[in-house]
Amino acid sequence: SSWWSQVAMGPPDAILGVTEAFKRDTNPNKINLGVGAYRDDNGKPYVLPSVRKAEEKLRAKNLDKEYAPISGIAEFCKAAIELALGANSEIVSNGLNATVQGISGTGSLRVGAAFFSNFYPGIKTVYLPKPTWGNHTPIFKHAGMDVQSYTFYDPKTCGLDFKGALDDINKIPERSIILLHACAHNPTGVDPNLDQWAELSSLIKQRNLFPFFDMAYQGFASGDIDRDAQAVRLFIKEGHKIVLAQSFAKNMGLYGERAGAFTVTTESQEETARVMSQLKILIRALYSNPPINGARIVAEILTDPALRADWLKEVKGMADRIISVRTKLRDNLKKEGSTKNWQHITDQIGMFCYTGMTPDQVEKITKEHSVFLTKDGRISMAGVTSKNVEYLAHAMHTVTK
Ligand SMILES: Cc1ncc(COP(=O)(O)O)c(CN[C@](O)(C(=O)O)[C@@H](O)C(=O)O)c1O
Repeated sequence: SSWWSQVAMGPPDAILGVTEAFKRDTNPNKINLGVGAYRDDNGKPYVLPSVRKAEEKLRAKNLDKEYAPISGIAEFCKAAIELALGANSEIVSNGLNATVQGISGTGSLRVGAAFFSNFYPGIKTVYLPKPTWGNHTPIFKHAGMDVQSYTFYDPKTCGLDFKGALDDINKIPERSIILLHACAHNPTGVDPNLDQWAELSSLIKQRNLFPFFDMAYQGFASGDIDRDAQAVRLFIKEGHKIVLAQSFAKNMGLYGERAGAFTVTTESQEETARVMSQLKILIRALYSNPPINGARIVAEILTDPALRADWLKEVKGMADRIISVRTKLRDNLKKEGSTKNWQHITDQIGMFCYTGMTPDQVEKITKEHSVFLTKDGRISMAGVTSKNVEYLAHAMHTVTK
């Protein structure tokens, strides 16, 4: 018999599998609200004009195709961490950051997980918000970390269960790791406000926990890159050592280019050098060195003042469209005669809306209305347009009334 006869058929990915099912559906009104990828108001993928301009500039440079350094393109790494921490960050100016290029957000999280698995002196358990992005658990488990969870979301209000979060965090064993979504929490769209972040910062310090930030949506959540980075910058200001995974998939629309970064903040330049050396050894064995194209585009945009200004407008434009379609969806649900409280649709922020639809309602809305979304009732607001919002509101009202 075959060597592989014992290989079982695995389930489709909970998120990316939705798109596969959507593609198979023949209903002309079908709507894909699965994967967190931005679409314009015509439902089409959006390549940012600043990205096209950066590509033209790069084309003219006729760059070679040599390997990037194991740690990635240095200009990209510097621009990425400066975007996160701010242009006048003391961490960056004092060289207290070990920043490597990662294969988008997922690869940056994975390199980070490998680093903790090999070097973290505390408890190698990562506490994830409940719920969290479906891929967080496998990423950390593949690296040999344990995962646990802490209360984050309140299904009664479709909002933050702040007291529940504090109570749970207060019980996390000291020197454990806590994963925090910097902005635009996936899948709930629920973010702590600045005061709540301040309370989380002091409790996490008091409990001696290590903050692992995942920032996959900087600029895409509120439309303001500084506002979306406020939690990360607050923790730095409060003296936490952090690690940070960044993605440019959404805020620059570079999904398939796989541009991301992983940063460890350090005590000294000497420690930065030691940490960098070990990150490079891990990366060398994982994929040797990262893809050059996406990182070059990001570096071009972030370091060219004109392109950077264009990009800031474009990312705000994406965020604004999402915010406006949230209001449209809520208004149309009211027009449909829904008596449910849909306040959370406009209270939540970022790519996703955690609708509160049950798995049965999700199954119904997909089967009977060809609206595709993940089983947890999460919808990617980017898939909602002024053309399909009425159809969606009708379908949501029909299955939830
Ligand atoms: C919180 C979070 N962190 C990291 C990533 C990694 O993204 P990338 O590797 O492409 O940079 C995502 C993407 N999550 C999705 O938008 C989503 O939840 O639909 C989707 O891209 C995915 O891969 O699942 C995310 O939502």
